Amino acid sequence: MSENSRETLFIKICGLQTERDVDTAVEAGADAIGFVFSQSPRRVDAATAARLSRRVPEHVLTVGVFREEPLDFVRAMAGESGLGAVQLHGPEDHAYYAALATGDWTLIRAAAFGDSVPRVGEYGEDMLLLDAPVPGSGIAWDWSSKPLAAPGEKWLLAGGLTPDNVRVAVEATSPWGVDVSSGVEHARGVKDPALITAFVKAARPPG
Ligand SMILES: O=C(O)c1ccccc1NCC(=O)[C@H](O)[C@H](O)COP(=O)(O)O
Repeated sequence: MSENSRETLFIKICGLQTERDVDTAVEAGADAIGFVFSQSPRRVDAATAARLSRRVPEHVLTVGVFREEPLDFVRAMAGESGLGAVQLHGPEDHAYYAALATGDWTLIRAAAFGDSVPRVGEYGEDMLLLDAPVPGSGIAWDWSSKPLAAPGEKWLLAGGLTPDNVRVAVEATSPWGVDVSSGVEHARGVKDPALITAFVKAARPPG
């Protein structure tokens, strides 16, 4: 099995803000949870993310989500919150990525699908997240273009996923993992535990 191989789909639940939602995601079987540190109804501060991270078992990756933030802010939030990964959503350049590719955390590059097929590692990242043009909007995009990413690479499908469409999306695109935020909320920025559980079950049906 290659380093990127997994027997099961990797699942990230993003935009968590409460103990209840973190516990629900972990109990449901999420592999990663995300905390948003940039402008968003889901924004958290370092103290909140640190408090929530302490509840998370070691096998679950804690991810800080950033869009166009100063490098020092990203480093500070990652350090103070004890994050395992940093996910970048802006138009950051190679130098910005290089400054964060220190090995202290997993580096995730979010990109909207465009004319060319992105490759993991182009910017020194460890993982790619293929998302809608507006992150966290809950708007799905056209996954039917093929290929979305090179086979066998560590990439997450994101953007408008829900418990109702995630299985179809996974079967259509064969991603390494999936990421969701709006699709597990009953109001913008307000997570719904039942939807979190339903999403994980639908993405990775038991048995
Ligand atoms: O969630 C946000 O509001 C957000 C703000 C700024 C940068 C990124 C943001 N979210 C990124 C995510 O990881 C989302 O989970 C991903 O874009 C999918 O979102 P959704 O379509 O809502 O499931």
